[in-house]
Amino acid sequence: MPKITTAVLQKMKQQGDKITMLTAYDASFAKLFAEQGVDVLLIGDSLGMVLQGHSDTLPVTTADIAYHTRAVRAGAPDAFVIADMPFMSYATPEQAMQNATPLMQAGANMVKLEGGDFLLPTIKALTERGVPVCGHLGLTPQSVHLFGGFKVQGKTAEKADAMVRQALALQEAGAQLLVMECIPQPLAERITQALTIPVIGIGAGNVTDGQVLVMHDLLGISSGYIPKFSKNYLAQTGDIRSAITTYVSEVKAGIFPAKEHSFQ
Ligand SMILES: Nc1nc(=O)c2c([nH]1)NC[C@@H]1CN(c3ccc(C(=O)N[C@@H](CCC(=O)O)C(=O)O)cc3)CN21
Ligand SMILES: CC(C)C(=O)C(=O)O
Ligand SMILES: [Mg+2]
Repeated sequence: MPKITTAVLQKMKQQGDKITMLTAYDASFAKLFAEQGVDVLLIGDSLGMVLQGHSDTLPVTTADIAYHTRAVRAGAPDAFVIADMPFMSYATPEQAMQNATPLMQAGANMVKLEGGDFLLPTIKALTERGVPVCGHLGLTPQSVHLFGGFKVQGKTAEKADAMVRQALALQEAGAQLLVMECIPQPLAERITQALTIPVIGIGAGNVTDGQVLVMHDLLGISSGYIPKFSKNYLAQTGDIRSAITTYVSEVKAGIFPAKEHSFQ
């Protein structure tokens, strides 16, 4: 397998080769995921929920993400690694530059930021300084208190149009990848077709250029509520390595996510 870079991800979109992404928080899983062919590893701030046990992602710090990024990088030296920037660590371009530094130094290849228009100067500032950026629109979990829960976004025609416009603006500002979370599949299709950069979906249907899942959902070990868009691959395979290769092959073939994992 060739080493993944932003250029390779771009080429995968052009060739219609689906991108597989999975969260990873430690060296052992990172190594296993990379060995089983997962294209991109994400140190998600979901670690606040699945590792730390909080009910949302807000308590996570930049130091937490840096710690887990170092572990993932140690386990998977050649993987393409994205680190989430935590809640309020990128409220201004200056804060974003300051807090992206330890994440890149911990081994990240790219940082991911949640939000739309307010991020445009921040994305420009980061990319001009050599920090690749992944955007994140739709259900942005750091805004859970604004949304009043983890709810599907972009359900009205006005909200959908605004999201398409924001996705284009993030790309124009320099974002090289975009995660779309919990949106109706037709909107995900519109955005994927409108953008030249790869779009990675979670709860957005099988129409995006790739998929991401939280590893604990794929292994069926998430505590409490398991989102509709996730699939327990360990239950169907009985072995962690097979669970990962099945996830990878189902994403590559467009089998996952199926209708029951998507919002219409
Ligand atoms: N284990 C885990 N999996 C995730 O995907 C995840 C996390 N944790 N933590 C950070 C965020 C939070 N996420 C979530 C959490 C819950 C829903 C959820 O309950 N969704 C409802 C949709 C409700 C509606 O119809 O509006 C669902 O039925 O899936 C969605 C995303 C996604 N991320
Ligand atoms: C669910 C993914 C996209 C994420 O942002 C995370 O794991 O924190
Ligand atoms: Mg996140």
